[in-house]
Amino acid sequence: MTQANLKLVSSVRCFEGEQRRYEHVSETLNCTMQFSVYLPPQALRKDRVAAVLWLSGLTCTDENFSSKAGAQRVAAQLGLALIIPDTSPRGEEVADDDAYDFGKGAGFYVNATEEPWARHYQMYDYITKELLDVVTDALPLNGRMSISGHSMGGHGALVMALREDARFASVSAFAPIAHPSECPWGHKAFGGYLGSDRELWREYDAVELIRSGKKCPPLLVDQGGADNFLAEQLNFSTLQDTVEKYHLVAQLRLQEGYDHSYYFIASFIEDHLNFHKTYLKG
Ligand SMILES: N[C@@H](CCC(=O)N[C@@H](CSC=O)C(=O)NCC(=O)O)C(=O)O
Repeated sequence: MTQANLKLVSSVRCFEGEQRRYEHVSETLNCTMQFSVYLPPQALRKDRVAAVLWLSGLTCTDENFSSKAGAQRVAAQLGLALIIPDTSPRGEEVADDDAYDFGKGAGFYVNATEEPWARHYQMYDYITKELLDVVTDALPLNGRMSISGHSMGGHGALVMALREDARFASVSAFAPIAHPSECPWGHKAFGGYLGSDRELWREYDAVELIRSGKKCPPLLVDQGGADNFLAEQLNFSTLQDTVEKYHLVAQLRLQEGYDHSYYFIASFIEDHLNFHKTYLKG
């Protein structure tokens, strides 16, 4: 992948840095993709900077986080780039479903094995291989990276941090789908994209990956106590128990009164970026 395939779609000044949107043809997903990037002022001065990769949740594009979380002020102060992919393959030719929690906008960060999904829904490889190569090649990054995400994206962040060895210096999540093999969203997505082989599901399930002995970088999780998905979908208490049993370096915080929305993310994103900056130094 080269910069020749990368088109700058928009760029606006933000906290002395730039909020950008790019488009490229993805070989992994067999479609044209857009992604967003925030470059802090340090990067515009040609310093190479560390980055936080952000994975969004169900129904999101690459623009929900950049327009709603209010992360740019702190990213500018800390000198961190933000890399914000889309949540699924896109385009007319891409298979879809009418539901909000399957198909476009709901790629679940897996490599689909089932038809009609397998041709385009290869989000795990797209992000961990292709997109990271593209941004490393095109942007002033220093190679140090952490990962974070929300809900479906929190699941993706945990799974990538657990599977990609030392690629990420730290990992954080807001209300992650922590144990997708055991919740309705996960049953539907994994059954559809991966089929009935539950061994394969385990490769995309944070709780199962921790139980299998995978190493985890330092971890911060925030979970809203008034989140309407908490009881049925997120398995926060299973994650708490697993993290404790396997002695991970982790803070899991229940934030009373907060729901599942971007108001919750906006309330704690500063903590998360400060947390990542600690591990991205040096
Ligand atoms: N039925 C709802 C559910 C969609 C929703 O809440 N999406 C969240 C992520 S949920 C888990 O991945 C989200 O981030 N939405 C985008 C936003 O900007 O708030 C619905 O369709 O509204």
